[in-house]
Amino acid sequence: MARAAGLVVDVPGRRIADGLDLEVAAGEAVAVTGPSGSGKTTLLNALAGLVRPAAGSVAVCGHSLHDASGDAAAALRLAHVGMVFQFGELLPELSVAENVALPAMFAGHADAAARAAGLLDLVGLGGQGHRAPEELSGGEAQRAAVARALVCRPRLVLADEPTGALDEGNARRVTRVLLDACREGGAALVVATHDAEVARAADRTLRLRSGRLHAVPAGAGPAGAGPGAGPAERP
Ligand SMILES: Nc1ncnc2c1ncn2[C@@H]1O[C@H](COP(=O)(O)OP(=O)(O)OP(=O)(O)O)[C@@H](O)[C@H]1O
Repeated sequence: MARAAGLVVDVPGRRIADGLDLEVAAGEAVAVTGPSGSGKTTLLNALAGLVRPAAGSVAVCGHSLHDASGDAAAALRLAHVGMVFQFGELLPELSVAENVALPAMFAGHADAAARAAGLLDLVGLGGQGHRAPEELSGGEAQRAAVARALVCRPRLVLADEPTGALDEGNARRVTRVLLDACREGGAALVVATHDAEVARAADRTLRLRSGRLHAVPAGAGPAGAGPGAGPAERP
């Protein structure tokens, strides 16, 4: 469903991915952990086709994202990739429902408003679409952001610290909504996180270290006490 192969990603002065491989199946949730600065956000951006790799490939449902550019890249992303950020990033000028519907409107889906209403129901915000984003709590805004990420029925959802700004109760609810909604929609989910609950809820956890992803044994927690952990990866 979503596949990165031999991915090499550089930022100035540093190699973030060094021949990295990743395959995520439809409906599967993969947590990516690693210390601050290890490159999780950069990796997600590369998987979204927002950062061009020095080598290797990224594909979603067979559509190659690593070498597309401009309008073609934007159209592929809109059709196949949904993104959730740490702070929701809803547009303040639009209502919650308009925020959720917007990507589907851009993609030309005539049923954008109906899709948004259905997804707001799914994330527990039914009947609240008329509200302004500023009226929502952090947890509600994040659930609206999950709805927005899913409105084009993407094959891949990338979530960057989606619970990083939330208290424990809201974090748990957002995690559940994100994982359930992706599973239900058959989307592959890659979630970068420091949150042990998110890692536990995911189907598997991978740790970014030395430019590769290493499996973290179940129960090891996001810090990964098992293989892949070690002094070299400390911040
Ligand atoms: N455009 C850029 N130019 C220069 N350096 C960059 C750029 N993007 C990222 N970096 C560097 O790459 C490294 C990885 O950053 P990144 O944000 O991907 O890490 P992270 O694991 O997501 O961190 P955190 O957990 O704190 O969010 C950092 O050292 C960062 O300063």
